[in-house]
Amino acid sequence: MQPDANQRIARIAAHLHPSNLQMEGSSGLRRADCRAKGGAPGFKVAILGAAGGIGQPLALLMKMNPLVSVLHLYDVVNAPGVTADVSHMDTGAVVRGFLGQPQLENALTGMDLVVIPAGVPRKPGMTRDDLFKINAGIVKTLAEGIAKCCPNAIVNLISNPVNSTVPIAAEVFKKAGTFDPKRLLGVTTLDVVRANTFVAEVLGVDPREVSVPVVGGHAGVTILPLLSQVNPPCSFTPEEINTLTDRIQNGGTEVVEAKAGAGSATLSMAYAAAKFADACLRGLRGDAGIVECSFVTSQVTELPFFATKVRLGRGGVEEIFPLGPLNEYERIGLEKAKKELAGSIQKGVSFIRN
Ligand SMILES: NC(=O)c1ccc[n+]([C@@H]2O[C@H](COP(=O)([O-])OP(=O)(O)OC[C@H]3O[C@@H](n4cnc5c(N)ncnc54)[C@H](O)[C@@H]3O)[C@@H](O)[C@H]2O)c1
Ligand SMILES: O=C(O)C[C@H](O)C(=O)O
Repeated sequence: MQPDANQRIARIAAHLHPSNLQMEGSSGLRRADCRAKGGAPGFKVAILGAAGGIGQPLALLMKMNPLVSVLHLYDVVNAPGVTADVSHMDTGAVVRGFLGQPQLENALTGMDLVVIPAGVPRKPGMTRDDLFKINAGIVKTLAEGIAKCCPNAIVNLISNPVNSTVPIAAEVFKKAGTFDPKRLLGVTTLDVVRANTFVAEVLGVDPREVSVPVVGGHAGVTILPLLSQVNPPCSFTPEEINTLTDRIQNGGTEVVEAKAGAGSATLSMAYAAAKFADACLRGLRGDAGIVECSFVTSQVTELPFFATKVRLGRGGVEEIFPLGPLNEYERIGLEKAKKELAGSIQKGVSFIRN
């Protein structure tokens, strides 16, 4: 049945409110629920840190994803503005905004997927580990909210240093008794995206036709591209291998320096995060053969966390693939990566345990 004219006018008038924020019990929440019920079936996705450099373009890309029926945008600043803006896009997902810690629980309740780009980015001269002091606490708080409000959600963790923030989230979930290693994924897709781009440049082909596995972690030497396993198979000179490996490992720093104090990669990261989130959602839907690299709880090496190719499915990480045959150059790189990773993982674990 069509709503009568008064109802329609009331609905439009309510939308004119600048924030369109969804307070608990507000007419806004009921209105959005009505639309969600009438809209296409899909998944409920929250972005934590949605007003940031990554969060905003990521919100735009997730609003465009037909698998998303409800999109929650949470931040400690400017969530109303971003929500009002993105909500005007004529795509299916219903968008709700949540501002500040008191609204975190509402932002998280009922979510299938939570993507976390909250936290401070690097400035020139900093390492990702220099962000630990601030971002560790932010990730801890957000993970506590997830454990309480949506313990079964898939979590995509972007906040740096990923090599430590993923162990932090894991420890929070363990403490809360909700840890499922299949559902916690560190996002390393940007390393793969960069590797595909830089390798394609060298080969003179379309980057969409190239697939480079990148394993290890997400910082400096822990980013280990396996150039011997590029698909389609190809070979490189030793000089090309050195140059490509160095550029892939330092792609983040290349952007930080080019931005000269204005932050780190945001647009390519939003693209990578949207690509990875879409893969997770397709896995949740039950699509077959969804394989991505991700930093997850792993037994591929002696370390408790490691990035490799993983197969995504209804439960999150359904299968973790082994490293495959490595050449001498990659074996040396692997040892360096493991040494640094061990310290970063321990630092994250100790942050919660001590
Ligand atoms: N994994 C990767 O490949 C990758 C790539 C690029 C950037 N990053 C990391 O992503 C993070 C965000 O980068 P950015 O460029 O978007 O930074 P940004 O400063 O532009 O945005 C961060 C957002 O997080 C919000 N925020 C801060 N504390 C919060 C909290 N407690 N709860 C919710 N939101 C909070 C801020 O208000 C801000 O809007 C950084 O740590 C950066 O290093 C990771
Ligand atoms: O380099 C950074 O600090 C951000 C991110 O980790 C990246 O790889 O671009």
